[in-house]
Amino acid sequence: MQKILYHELKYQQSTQYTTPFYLLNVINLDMKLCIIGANGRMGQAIIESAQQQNINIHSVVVKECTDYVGHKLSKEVKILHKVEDGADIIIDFSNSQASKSNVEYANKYQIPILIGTTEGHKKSDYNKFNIPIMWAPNTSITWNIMENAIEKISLASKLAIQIGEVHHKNKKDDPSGTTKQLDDKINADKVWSLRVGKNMSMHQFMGINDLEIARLEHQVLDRQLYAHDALVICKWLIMQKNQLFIMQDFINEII
Ligand SMILES: NC(=O)C1=CN([C@@H]2O[C@H](COP(=O)(O)OP(=O)(O)OC[C@H]3O[C@@H](n4cnc5c(N)ncnc54)[C@H](O)[C@@H]3O)[C@@H](O)[C@H]2O)C=CC1
Ligand SMILES: O=C(O)C1=N[C@H](C(=O)O)C[C@H](O)C1
Repeated sequence: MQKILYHELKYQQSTQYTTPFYLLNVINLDMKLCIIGANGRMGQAIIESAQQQNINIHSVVVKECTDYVGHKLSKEVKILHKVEDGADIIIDFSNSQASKSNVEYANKYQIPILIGTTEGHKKSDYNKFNIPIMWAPNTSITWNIMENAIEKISLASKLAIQIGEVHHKNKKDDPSGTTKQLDDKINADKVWSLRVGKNMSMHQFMGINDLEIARLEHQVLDRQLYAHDALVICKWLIMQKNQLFIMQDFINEII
């Protein structure tokens, strides 16, 4: 497959490139990725997914050490660069407090950033920056399409609404960022959450009235799903203008 340098595609002044979803999935951009929170569960999943997709891991930031140059992160990945020395995009799965300063940093060096962290921050915290930013409390493309449908269902029909989620016991926030975002949009009558096991990740919607029951559920079987889709979104984000994006912007353009 021919390699396309993303600089050839990048948003320039008045042109916005629209890239069909299938192309984003297979396109081989020369994208130099920085991963913040690389030692964490999601960070490790991103590394694995980037390797599978032949994406160049340019740099990483971990809590203990912001300059990881020269270290071996895993058997296969040796980090050779500092973030500011040429990263094309940053993906942040550390924590929300760190995200706030990470975005300042990304803005300083004019590097687009995907914020995947949840709790303790809100989208409007990132209004003032001049880089492409993706606010994505849930990077699953499937879930975001379902969220869109749930919003429409909740508006169209008079339903008593319950939303819930089940996640692994190590998850720090409760309810999940996805659930909070959804509740802000549809104002559910009941919200519940459970913490079980090591890998659970499930979101559920139920709407009921006298005539119908609507149920939608999304179960993620492996974090590779969040990692894979986050990288697809990054391929899209580096071609966008300086703006704060939400997942629905991405969905609206590619589907
Ligand atoms: N957007 C999405 O689709 C998803 C979002 N998440 C969110 O991503 C975040 C991370 O989740 P996990 O990987 O499960 O947590 P984790 O606790 O396994 O990983 C977080 C990592 O960030 C590191 N870290 C903390 N402060 C840091 C800093 N200042 N600089 C660099 N690294 C720092 C920690 O040492 C840890 O290795 C959470 O907020 C979680 O809710 C998780 C899964 C999917
Ligand atoms: O911590 C997780 O695991 C997840 N966090 C995100 C959230 O809080 O919504 C996304 C997904 O639920 C997995």
